[in-house]
Amino acid sequence: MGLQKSHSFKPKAQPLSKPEHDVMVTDDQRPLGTPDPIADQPILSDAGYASWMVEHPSALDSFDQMMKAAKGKKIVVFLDYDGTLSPIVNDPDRAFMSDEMRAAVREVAKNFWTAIVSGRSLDKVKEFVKLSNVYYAGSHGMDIMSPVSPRKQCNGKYQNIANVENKGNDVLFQPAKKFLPAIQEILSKLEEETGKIQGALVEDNRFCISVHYRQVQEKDYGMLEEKVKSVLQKYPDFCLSEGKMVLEIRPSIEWNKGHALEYLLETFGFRNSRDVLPLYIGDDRTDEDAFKVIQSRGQGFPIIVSSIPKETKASYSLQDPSEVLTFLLHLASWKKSSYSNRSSSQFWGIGN
Ligand SMILES: O=P(O)(O)OC[C@H]1O[C@H](O[C@H]2O[C@H](CO)[C@@H](O)[C@H](O)[C@H]2O)[C@H](O)[C@@H](O)[C@@H]1O
Repeated sequence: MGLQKSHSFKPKAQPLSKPEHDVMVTDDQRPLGTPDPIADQPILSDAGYASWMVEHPSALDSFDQMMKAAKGKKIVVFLDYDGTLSPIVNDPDRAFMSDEMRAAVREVAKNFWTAIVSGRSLDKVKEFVKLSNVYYAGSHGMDIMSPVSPRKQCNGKYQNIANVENKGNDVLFQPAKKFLPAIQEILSKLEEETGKIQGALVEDNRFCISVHYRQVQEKDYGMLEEKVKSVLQKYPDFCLSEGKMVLEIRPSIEWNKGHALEYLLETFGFRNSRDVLPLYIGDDRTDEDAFKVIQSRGQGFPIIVSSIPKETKASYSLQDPSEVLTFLLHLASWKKSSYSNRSSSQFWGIGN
């Protein structure tokens, strides 16, 4: 499926600086403003794409094989939002999810533990997704809402009471709470500093901040980056990273989408379970942290959404949100059919 489509390798948008080399580099090697293999830019030729697809086969083509491996195990579903459940659009406030996608996620969540893990603020991602049967982790995992109490940990790892709060029936886990005043300060400085750059947009993601340059003229990219860096100079406890045409500012704490995945697995009661298969679908650099966790667990399905080759820890790929939709529909109906097979085999006395 993925291999049969033709690919033009045209960049969807200009990166902060133009690529100089047609090579893959890792995140760790890449300073800000140099070619970005995780952002939306092409890095390899058609032949390179074909070999990348061998390494990261289509999750649609591999579906049967994946479900075979999942037999007798519990799949837990983690979904990124932008670029995964909704297409990338110019205006971040209009990155809506289709009703079809919402229905598919709802169906999946009826059958599997399901969490949405996003760089957006918790409130914003909830507003977009509008589902009550899923868990949410906003601010790249730094703002987690669970409708039930997190499980008690003997080692107290996630039970730092300062970070856990009850809000009605929901439990919030917010490991970066102490940074909120500084984040508000940085936010207003960034708005002030970048206000005159046409197209620049500062987005308040509660525990992190996004400075968008998708609609900034290329000649102004450098200036924008300088301004952001100069604001951050006064805040050594914060770091800067790059996503899809966006600069992201967040507290330098050891907490990312990978930690959020582990936290949620624990909340669901699966911390060290060998029977659980986390399935994570995401398209951006911050999703790589979750892919790494799945790789290190040695079990699960890390799936990258990309129509171009990228350096990634994912094992499978889907080209775009429309393929994500198809995959989720397959997953929901696979579960239903496995239920009905089980109940009919139980009825006929041939199952276990
Ligand atoms: O973790 P995610 O849910 O994928 O969030 C990552 C960032 O997504 C959003 O920005 C991206 O999508 C926008 C809408 O399509 C697009 O305009 C922008 O260029 C992309 O970078 C969101 O606005 C950011 O705050 C998130 O950090």
